[in-house]
Amino acid sequence: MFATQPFIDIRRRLHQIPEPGFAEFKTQQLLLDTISMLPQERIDVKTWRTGILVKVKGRNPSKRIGYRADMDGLPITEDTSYEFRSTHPGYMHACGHDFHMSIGLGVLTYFVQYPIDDDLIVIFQPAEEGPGGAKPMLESEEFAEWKPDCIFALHIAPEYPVGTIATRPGILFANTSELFIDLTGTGGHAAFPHKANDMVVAASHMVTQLQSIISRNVDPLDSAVITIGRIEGGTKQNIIAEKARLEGTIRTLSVDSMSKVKTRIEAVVKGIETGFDCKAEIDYGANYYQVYNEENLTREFMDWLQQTGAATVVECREAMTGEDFGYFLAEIPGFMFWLGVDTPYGLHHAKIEPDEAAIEVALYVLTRYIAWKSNK
Ligand SMILES: CC(=O)N[C@@H](CCC[C@H](N)C(=O)O)C(=O)O
Repeated sequence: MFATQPFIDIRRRLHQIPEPGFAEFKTQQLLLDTISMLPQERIDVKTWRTGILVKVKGRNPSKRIGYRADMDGLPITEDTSYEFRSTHPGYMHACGHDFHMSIGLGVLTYFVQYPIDDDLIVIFQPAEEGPGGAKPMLESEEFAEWKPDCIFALHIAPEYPVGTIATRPGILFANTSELFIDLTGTGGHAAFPHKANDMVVAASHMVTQLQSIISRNVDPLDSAVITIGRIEGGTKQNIIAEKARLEGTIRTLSVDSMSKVKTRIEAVVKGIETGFDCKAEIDYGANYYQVYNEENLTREFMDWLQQTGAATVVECREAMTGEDFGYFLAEIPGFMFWLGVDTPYGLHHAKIEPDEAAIEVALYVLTRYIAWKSNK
């Protein structure tokens, strides 16, 4: 009998300590403390920056099976009804990484108790929300030594009921690039606009022109998104702003569209520089490769779910979310799937309260599926 309540408890403890990417110090310590309470004969543990790699040794290994969980929180002020709310002001686990980690702990605990033939590598990866931990982790010696032969990950999905798993062979998540644009003009008195170059007006034009790239330059059958999530500019209501900054993200379903969108952004920014007689600088920040599920493995997993009835399986559409797990999938066969957590609030929302019953579903599915895969 494998109890899942301890992993709900750990999820709550993790929920209280959300941390930014590559600063997951308390999170790493809590995970290490929890892992240190397991019988140590069957496991090896390594740290990589704020991440952790755990090998659960198989009885007679012929391959390594990987599960990856991301670790970082988001700069959101939590507004849930939880008693176990975030104790880190302005930070919240609003993208389910507390779920992903506690499920990772559950999976490794299960296989310490019920060993399989193959080695299991559980990967706790920092900085998924940015600047991206997957790529440097993948390039590290620590990872190379235990590189899995196949790899899986899940992401909570607010829109699906508990008991439902959604995925698809092929592209699941988009290519992403962060986008930062700094504008510098000439400040001045609000009453004398002709003696200044107003960067609030320039930034406003920029936002609408950026949206026209999506509607006029990208093939409508090859989706793309530009979202400007933050604008900062000026200092006071009666002072013309000398500086403005736009912060956003670009999403495209094809690699080609990403470079096309960037070329068009550069042209729009040049036009704003000329039109508003200002200086503009673009920084693309962190870029993530698409999450592309290996077709055969994904189809096999979906068929297995259907045949065993371990969960209700839905073949979903691709989504414009990004995930640096795409870098793992570019090198290692595997897939990612959505885990239904049934909550009216979306990912990255201050009120999101995923249903914890989904932890039991994930543990049931992953432990049985990994054991089945190991026996194949
Ligand atoms: C699943 C999810 O919500 N992932 C994030 C990944 C962030 C990528 C990067 N920091 C960016 O903003 O482009 C997402 O926002 O999709």
